[in-house]
Parts: sequence; C-alpha cells; structure tokens
Amino acid sequence: MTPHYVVRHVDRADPETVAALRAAGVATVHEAAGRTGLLGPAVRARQTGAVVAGSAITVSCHPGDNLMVHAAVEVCRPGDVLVVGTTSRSTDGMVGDLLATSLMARGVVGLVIDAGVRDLASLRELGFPVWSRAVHAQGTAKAVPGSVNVPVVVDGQVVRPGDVVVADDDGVLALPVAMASDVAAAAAKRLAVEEGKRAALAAGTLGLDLYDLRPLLADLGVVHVDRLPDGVG
Ligand SMILES: O=C([O-])CC(=O)C(=O)O
Ligand SMILES: [Mg+2]
Repeated sequence: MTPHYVVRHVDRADPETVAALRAAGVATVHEAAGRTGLLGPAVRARQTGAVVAGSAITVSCHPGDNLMVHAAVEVCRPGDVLVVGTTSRSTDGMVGDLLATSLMARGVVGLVIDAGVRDLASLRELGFPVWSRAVHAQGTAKAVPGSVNVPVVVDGQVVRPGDVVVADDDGVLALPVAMASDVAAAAAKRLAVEEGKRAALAAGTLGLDLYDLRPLLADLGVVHVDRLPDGVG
C-alpha cells in the first residue's frame, strides 16, 4: 500500500511577518513577490471583506472523501490556514459548518480548498472565511487515506506546509517561508509608494503624467487628433 503520512511539525513564518503580509493584501504581496505565488481564479472567496494570512497546514484528500481533513484538524495551531487539495478534480462539499466549528476551536483563521464547501449561510454566520472552487451540498465519505502536511496543488499552484497563505477578496496566494520576510518588507515599501500615488490621483493628476506615459505613447505611434481622419476606422 502507498504510504500516507500525517506530518506533525511545520516550520512557520514569524507572526510579525504574517501580520505584515496580511496588512498588504493579496495583490500587493503578489507584486512584491515578483508576481509569483497566486492560486488560479477558480478558488475564490465565498464571503466579502475577509482578509486572512497564516501558515499553511496542507491536506491531500481523495476526491469525495474528507477523512484527512479530520486528521488535519489535530495538527492545526492558532493562526494557521487549512489548505486542502484533492488527487483529482472534485467539487464535492467536503467542508461545512461542523468542520469549520472544529477548525475555529483550534484557532484556524481560514480554509482554502480546491473542492467544494457546503452550509455556506452558516459558514458566513460563523464568520469562518473560506476560499473554494465550488459550493455544493454533495456529501463526502470518510474511507480513503491521504496525507497531511505534504505539498499539494491548489488551482495550479503548489502549496507547501508552512507556506504563508494570504487570502482576500482578490484571491489566494502562497509564499515560501524563506521568502516571507523579504516580501513583507517589499510590500510595505509598495504600500508607502502607492499612498503617494493615491493622493496625486485623488487630486486629479493623470496617470499619463504621474507615470510619464506621454513620451511612451508618442514612441509607440499613438497620435492625438480631434476627429478621426477621413477614411480611417
Ligand atoms: O460533515 C461533513 O462531511 C461536511 C459538513 O457538512 C460539515 O462539516 O458540516
Ligand atoms: Mg454540514
């Protein structure tokens, strides 16, 4: 039989770094990380306005089977994000309000799952944020083994145990621990620069001038005219 593992120990990023990445949000962290780390857009927020960051506890499940999600709950610590992948594509409702209640009792701050969730109204009422491929009431079994804290693929992105996961309304990103503090510093710089840009744009400065795009447009052959010349268009 193929061995399956529940790995108890995970190397986590320090809480200050995790907090800084949370404050920056997914889009800024993605840019600061050199446009890496994003999960695909199919795994999306199932609530509005939630922002979480935490260390990934990863789960590899057989499709239609949430046995290993139950096994994973035990190794979660406060501040973790549970990240669930399946070994082939699934939209079954693997996690609902009961598992969410259990995860909240362990201090887990959110769930990212490349499958379905159910009991959505209750999940929202609980205030337990989820990012999922689907919402579907389809029930699942507890019969097939898998592993906890091994690398998983979630909508095209590898997520390793301990990766810092950042999730908000824009999507989900996973960052290796080794990159996390450098990216947090770069993200803080980006936020400061964006603050200045936001003030200038709010005051009416055009992006064309703020980013000095007029010479570029000219170089690219873009011509300003009052009306299209006859015979064009
Ligand atoms: O129990 C399950 O299999 C999934 C579910 O609905 C819950 O966690 O509430
Ligand atoms: Mg349920």
